[in-house]
Amino acid sequence: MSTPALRFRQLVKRYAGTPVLEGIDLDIAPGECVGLVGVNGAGKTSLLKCLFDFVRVDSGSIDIFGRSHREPGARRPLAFLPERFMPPYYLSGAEFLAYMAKLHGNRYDSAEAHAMLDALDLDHAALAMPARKQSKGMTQKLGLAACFLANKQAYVLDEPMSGLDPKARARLKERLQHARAQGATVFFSSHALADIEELCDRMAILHGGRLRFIGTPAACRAAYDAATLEQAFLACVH
Ligand SMILES: Nc1ncnc2c1ncn2[C@@H]1O[C@H](COP(=O)(O)OP(=O)(O)OP(=O)(O)O)[C@@H](O)[C@H]1O
Repeated sequence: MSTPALRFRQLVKRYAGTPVLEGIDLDIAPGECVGLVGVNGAGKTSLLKCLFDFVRVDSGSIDIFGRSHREPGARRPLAFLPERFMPPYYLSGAEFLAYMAKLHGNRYDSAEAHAMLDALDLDHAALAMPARKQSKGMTQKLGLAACFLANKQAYVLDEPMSGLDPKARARLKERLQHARAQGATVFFSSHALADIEELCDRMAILHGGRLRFIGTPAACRAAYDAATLEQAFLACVH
C-alpha cells in the first residue's frame, strides 16, 4: 500500500486524566473518502484536534502523508473546517477569503472566489458583508469556500453539513465528489448517516474511546445484520 494520507496509531487522548480516545488505529489512503461517526461526546472533534496538534496527544502517533503531525510542514497538504466555524466577525467575506489565501500561500483570485461561491450556493453579497452580519449557513459556506479554494491534497471537515439548507448540502456533496475526482482525500465527521452512505468509501464508528467499526457502509449493515445504516449504527453503539 502507498503511504497513507492519514495514519493514526494507538492514539490516546485524555482530558485531565479522563480518557476520550483509548488507542485509535486508522489508515486513510490517498484519494479515499472516510466518514467519522459517533454519538455526541464520542470524541470525533478531539480526534481531529489531535490531528492538527491543537491539543496534546497522550500517546500514540499520527502521520500525515508519512510525516509526523507535530511538524508544522506536515499539515501543509491539509485544509480544515472546524466545528462551529465562525470567521473573524469584523472581516467581510472577501477579506476572509483573501486572508485565508495568504495563509495558504496562495493568491486571492476574485473570479475564482465568485465561481466557488456559486458552486456552494453562497450569495455574492456575502463578499462585501462583515461576518457578524452573516447567517450561520452563510458563514459555514464561507469556511467551506476557503477550504476548497486552498486546493489541497486532503480535506478534513468537522460536521461540514452543519447549518446548510438542502440545496447547499447537495452542492457541497457535488463539491466533495469533484475534489475526490481530482484525487483529493476527504475525512469528515457527520451525524448524517445518509450522507456517509452516499459519499464515503469507508466509515469509522467511534464509541467508548475506540473505533468499533471501520469498513464500507455496506459492510457495516452486513456486520450488524441491519436493513439500514441507522440500525447498524445503533447496534454498534448499543
Ligand atoms: N478541552 C476539553 N477539556 C475537557 N474535556 C473536553 C475538552 N474537549 C472535549 N472534552 C470532552 O471530551 C469528550 C469528547 O468531546 P468531543 O467534542 O471530541 O466529542 P464529539 O464526538 O465531537 O461530540 P459532538 O458530536 O457533540 O460534536 C466530551 O466528553 C467532552 O466533554
